[in-house]
Amino acid sequence: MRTEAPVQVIPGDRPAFDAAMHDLVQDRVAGRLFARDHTLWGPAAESEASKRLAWVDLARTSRAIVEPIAARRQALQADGIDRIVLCGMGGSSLAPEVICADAGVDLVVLDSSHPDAVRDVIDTDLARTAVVIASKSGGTVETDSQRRAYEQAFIDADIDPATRMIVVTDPGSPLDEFATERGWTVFRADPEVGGRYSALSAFGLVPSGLAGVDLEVLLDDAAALVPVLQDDVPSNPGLQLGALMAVAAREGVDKMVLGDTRTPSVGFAAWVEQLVAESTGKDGTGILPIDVGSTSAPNFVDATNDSMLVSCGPAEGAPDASSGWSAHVDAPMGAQMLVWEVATAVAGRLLGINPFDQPDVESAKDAARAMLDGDTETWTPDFVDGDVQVFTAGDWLPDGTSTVAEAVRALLGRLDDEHGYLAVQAYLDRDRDAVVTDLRDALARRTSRPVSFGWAPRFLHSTGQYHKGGPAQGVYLQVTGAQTQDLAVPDRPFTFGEFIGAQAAGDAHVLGSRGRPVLRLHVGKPEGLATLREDVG
Ligand SMILES: O=P(O)(O)OC[C@H]1O[C@H](O)[C@H](O)[C@@H](O)[C@@H]1O
Repeated sequence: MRTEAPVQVIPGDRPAFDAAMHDLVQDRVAGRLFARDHTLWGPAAESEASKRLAWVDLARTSRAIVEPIAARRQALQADGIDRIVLCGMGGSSLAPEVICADAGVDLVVLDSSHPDAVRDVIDTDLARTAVVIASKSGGTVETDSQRRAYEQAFIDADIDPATRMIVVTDPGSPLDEFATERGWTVFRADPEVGGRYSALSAFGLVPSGLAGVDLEVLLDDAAALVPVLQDDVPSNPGLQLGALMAVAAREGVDKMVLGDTRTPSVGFAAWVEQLVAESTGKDGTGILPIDVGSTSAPNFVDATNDSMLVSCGPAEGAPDASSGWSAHVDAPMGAQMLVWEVATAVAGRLLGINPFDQPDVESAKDAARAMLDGDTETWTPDFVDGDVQVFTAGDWLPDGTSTVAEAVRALLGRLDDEHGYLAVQAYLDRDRDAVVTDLRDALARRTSRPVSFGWAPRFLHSTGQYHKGGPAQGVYLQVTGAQTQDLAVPDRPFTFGEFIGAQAAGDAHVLGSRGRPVLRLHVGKPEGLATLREDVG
């Protein structure tokens, strides 16, 4: 499939695709997007869009922060500080994680509220660590809790937090005020860039640059593609990818299976997942991106009829797709991110939705807060099987179910054969409990349906929007527990363990109240995850 173009598309319905492309070119959508025309998504989205379009110029405007970031990196290195940890959720951490992985640069990302995961990162090499606290709103509870734990750890180790804590946030946010008062370094981001479109803003650049990525190259690669992306012609790769996604979704091909041709994968699909799922998964419509790892994984090699296949990375290893809906995307990282952002904004226009809000993310946060405040009924297990407590949300578990295997079979029995998907949601420690990722492939084989896998709470800021706001086609398998020791959140009335428990219960509560079946398997000890694999897969 190799060509010099960054995107190659194969539409399953050529006439419908051509008609959409014709309309996009005729309506001058590309030129208007780069001129920041906030009317492109209809009257209901105008107000939001009017303050969300500065990302189209970041390849140029972000140059101003390259030098200050380099200066800060030099100062840290002079003090022997060479380990960079990034605390942030969703749009505030996914981009730097993939930028650094792609560049082969070490960056430790902490986007968890699991007590063991938080403790492990904080307890490692504190003496040579600097911490980036990234939050656009400055109010995300996970990030605030991580900030508190890290600040306390520095104080306990007689290290002045002001020498180690670096903040990225919007000007005037509560985090900006807090950090400025304490004399911490603060990088203020452009408030007219939304979280998931912020890869080339301070949110993407500060952690990546401090860790050692060459930011000029990243921005140069993106800038080189701008003239192509703003051109109103049928060969525009951003218009093509956007039209492909939206027309496929309109025809019921609304899962986008993403395979990486790089070995090892650099995690690019996790970034795409957030961008596409939060931007399009709302009002009962949308595109569900499913990160399957490689192009030889189940769901990619044996795609369902409602799946579009997208391979990312070098063409070697990309499958030869000659039928169905598919695409191959290959460009340097900065350019590839910009192509996807343009494509997502274009798909939003074609689907008739606002690609800049995430209305259903908040519902899960509210429910988690209510759990922590004790305002919601406690979630009691339906039954216990050995070391596993089994909970359900939604009224779907057959009477008399008494084993994990039976409950899983009943959940999978709810899967629609034509459009259903299963989301595995792991509220676990991403490093220690990596074995649980095997469940995705095993369940994809077992069900022959699209299966997504998400680490919590990361996915709550990503595909979580689609799960609650997209079409009601999903069934949900939560895996929780497996903690060795809880950890206090300094000066807060809850622990990390209580917080992540409330997040699982809160999200399940919202899903269940919308008639979407949830099965929660609460595993007593980390060792229990291995046996779970036998019952589930
Ligand atoms: O950067 P923050 O304000 O902390 O937000 C972090 C993330 O959380 C929110 O819940 C949104 O769903 C995401 O789009 C956002 O990227």
